[in-house]
Amino acid sequence: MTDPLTIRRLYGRAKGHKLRAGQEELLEHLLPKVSVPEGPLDARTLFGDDRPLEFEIGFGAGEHLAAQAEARPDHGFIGCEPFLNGVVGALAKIDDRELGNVRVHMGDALDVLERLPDASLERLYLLHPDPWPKARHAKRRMVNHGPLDLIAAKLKPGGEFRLGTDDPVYCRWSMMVMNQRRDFEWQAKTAADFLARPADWPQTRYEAKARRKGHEVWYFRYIRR
Ligand SMILES: C[S@@+](CC[C@H](N)C(=O)[O-])C[C@H]1O[C@@H](n2cnc3c(N)ncnc32)[C@H](O)[C@@H]1O
Repeated sequence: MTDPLTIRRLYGRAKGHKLRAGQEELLEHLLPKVSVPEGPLDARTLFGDDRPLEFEIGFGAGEHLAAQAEARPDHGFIGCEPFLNGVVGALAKIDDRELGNVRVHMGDALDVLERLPDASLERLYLLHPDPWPKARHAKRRMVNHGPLDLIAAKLKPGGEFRLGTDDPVYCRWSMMVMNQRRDFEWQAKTAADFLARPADWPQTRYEAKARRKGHEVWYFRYIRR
């Protein structure tokens, strides 16, 4: 893990609010306890047993991560988010709800994903990824064959990849890219299947903001073949 001071320098001051004392405390005392360790990872190194694993890329302030972890205490959750204020938001939820089944990485999700064994994840969540709306930045989108190859390798056969977006360009792009893949099967049989949020898909902060603006939101569920 990049140390908190470096992270603060990189992300905290540039993009976030100044931290309150309680937040500094969470960063200093809780983060080291729940941080994803260095080196190769599996359920045992992360949680001490062979529990099923779920993974969230870019958890924002952790609303979805915490709600899923609370709903399935016997599963292990790994959440990755580079922004300090988001990490502090997730830590506050982990602390309030006494969640013992969450591990956090303050940095790039792909660095953690690479260190997991192949076919080790039950689910992977990518909710409202940064849209990179300009065509010349399309290569930076998380929905691209490079990251998707890694996601496909780490999901178990029968595991689920969930993608949510309110961005029409990202929605079309994702449909196009995912349609080129033989290793994922889209679960939507009708338009209604991806226009309504499934009951076990807690709303993220970003989604709530999109809804307030009157945006449509699309919910994609793919099963790893
Ligand atoms: C638009 S926000 C959505 C946040 C949250 N998922 C939500 O729906 O409220 C996208 C998030 O992805 C994070 N992100 C971007 N690239 C990432 C990466 N490589 N690894 C982990 N998080 C990443 C950003 O820091 C940002 O917080």
